[in-house]
Amino acid sequence: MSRAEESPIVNGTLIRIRDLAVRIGDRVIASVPELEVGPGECVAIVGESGSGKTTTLLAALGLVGDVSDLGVRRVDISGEITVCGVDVMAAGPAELRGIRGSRAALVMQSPQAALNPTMRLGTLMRRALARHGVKGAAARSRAEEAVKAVLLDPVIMRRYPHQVSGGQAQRFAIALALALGAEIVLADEPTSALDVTVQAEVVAVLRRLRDERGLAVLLVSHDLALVSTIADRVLVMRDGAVVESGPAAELFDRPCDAYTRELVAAVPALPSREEER
Ligand SMILES: Nc1ncnc2c1ncn2[C@@H]1O[C@H](COP(=O)(O)OP(=O)(O)OP(=O)(O)O)[C@@H](O)[C@H]1O
Repeated sequence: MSRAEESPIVNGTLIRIRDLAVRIGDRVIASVPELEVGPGECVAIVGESGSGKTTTLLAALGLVGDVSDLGVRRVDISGEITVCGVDVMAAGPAELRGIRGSRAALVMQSPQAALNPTMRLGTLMRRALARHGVKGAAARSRAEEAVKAVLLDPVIMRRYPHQVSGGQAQRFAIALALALGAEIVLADEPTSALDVTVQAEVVAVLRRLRDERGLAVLLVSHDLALVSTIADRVLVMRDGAVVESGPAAELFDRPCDAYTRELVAAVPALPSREEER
């Protein structure tokens, strides 16, 4: 059952998905009738392992079909996907590169693995900005501003990835997205490799950026307690399908679907959103 029809229609929607279906052979690995993320909104996709969360996130950035080049079984994708005004299903590689990383940034579970270990964070940041045409003093001030926005000391720019903690690396990945001008962050289990206190720090940074700068977040997580502290709306997936979706508070207070009820019941005490703030 879906409460999708209750979702607000947001002007300037950053991600709009309609009737997405990702198939491998006869098997539908992700089917999403409707998903919208507007400026300053956090939408979370939750569900058990293998339910299609990551596939949905990657599909939004046009990254799902890519695996067929690697000799993996052919992945078919259908539906409508618009990200930052770009029709992802029709866009060519150059147009997709224009939104990925800059306007819509992917933040993965383990940023340290994604950061070049031979470069200081400052060099990584400068190179990324240079690729987007930002150089010199403009690059330095953008980098410093972004690093401060995620509550990191700019001195971190002199360190190598192995010299920072997991939480700092994750916040640096978010800073990189901000410096490049991201309007939306697509975060796949961004805190699952971190310990609980550090998880809270990373989520607090995302929440602050959402509240203060209108940064939108599409968050994939299996951690309902965490999701309840940041998400405005939630989609619950199981076996590749959306079983329930709706405003977070409503979905946690009065889950309609039996599977959502099970998920909610499995979290001993969902922290109240006000308490967290
Ligand atoms: N390229 C692929 N080839 C074959 N199967 C795939 C491929 N991509 C995803 N799948 C399968 O599709 C299903 C959905 O995967 P997906 O990674 O989206 O799930 P998930 O909900 O993100 O899981 P997790 O929480 O474990 O990351 C899984 O059964 C996965 O094994």
